[in-house]
Amino acid sequence: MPAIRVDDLTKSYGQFLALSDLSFTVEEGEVFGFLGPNGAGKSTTINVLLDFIRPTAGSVEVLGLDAQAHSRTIRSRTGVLPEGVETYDRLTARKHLEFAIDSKGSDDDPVALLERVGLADAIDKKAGGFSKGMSQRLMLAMALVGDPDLLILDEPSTGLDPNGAREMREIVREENERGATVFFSSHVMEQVEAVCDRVGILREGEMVAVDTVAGLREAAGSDTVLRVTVDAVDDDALATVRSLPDVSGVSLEGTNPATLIVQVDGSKTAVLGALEEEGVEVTDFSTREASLEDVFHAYTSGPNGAGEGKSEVQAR
Ligand SMILES: Nc1ncnc2c1ncn2[C@@H]1O[C@H](COP(=O)(O)OP(=O)(O)OP(=O)(O)O)[C@@H](O)[C@H]1O
Repeated sequence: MPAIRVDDLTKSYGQFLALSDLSFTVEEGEVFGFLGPNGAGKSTTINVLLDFIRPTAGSVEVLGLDAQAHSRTIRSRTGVLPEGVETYDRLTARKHLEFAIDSKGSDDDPVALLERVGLADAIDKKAGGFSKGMSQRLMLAMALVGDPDLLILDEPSTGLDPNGAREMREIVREENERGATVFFSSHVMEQVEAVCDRVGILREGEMVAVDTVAGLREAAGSDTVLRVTVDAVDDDALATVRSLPDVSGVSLEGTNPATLIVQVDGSKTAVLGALEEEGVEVTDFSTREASLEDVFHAYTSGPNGAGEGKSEVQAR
């Protein structure tokens, strides 16, 4: 039984289509990275999973239960770190934990939970004085209450410094080893690649790729990122480069001087040649191997999801 099954999920806010026929599954025991740029529809999806908003069409099952009919049971077995930290300024960290422990009917020790997230020293301090990172740690501790079967973490690294982000990933690993399924949403590839078994990439409400991190890495492996500085560039020249058979992504970085970032698997000289034929003067260029971040970028920028088709899109 999958931990999450989303089938043809569509969500409109008035005229605006936030999710369009979205389908994917997260297997039990998996750490699944849900990646997409701002506004792609990640929080909307999470809100449907938890029945905070209702879908326009489609069906969603969480822990084998219909998300709408059994939201109470699902929430009792799920730990959630929501996007945007909402702590109660006047309550101490201990009170926050006690509240979560009470709601879940668990017998967790607040001290032990705060120790896990590195916040034990602040246990009797009011959350109103917490930094963003401290609040995020507190919310994570609350999500861990009751050893949930499913952890849903929406942008969990927000406000954390690199050490905090590493500790958070360590907790994700521990929870997964305990047997929890983890659904980890982020707009930063780097955050998910270290902990996720599989990654789904969301773009404008549609899943453009679902693959293992290794699969995505393989797609990145054969590519080179070509950085070309030019005197000036117009839409026609960009379209010409984009249409070259070996080019899987093109983006423009800055305008003075204009720099093209081209993801190419094959001839780099074809790119330079095409630009010159369009009357664009190349003033400088350099190359490097593509990273996972570049692959993510290729899937989520450009007119049609430039990377589409490069990595296996989940078959249904
Ligand atoms: N209540 C709402 N009413 C109207 N539009 C909404 C509402 N909630 C979200 N949207 C729109 O739906 C789209 C998806 O939003 P969502 O918050 O799900 O994206 P996201 O991937 O979580 O983005 P972010 O990384 O910025 O949190 C956005 O364009 C957003 O403006």
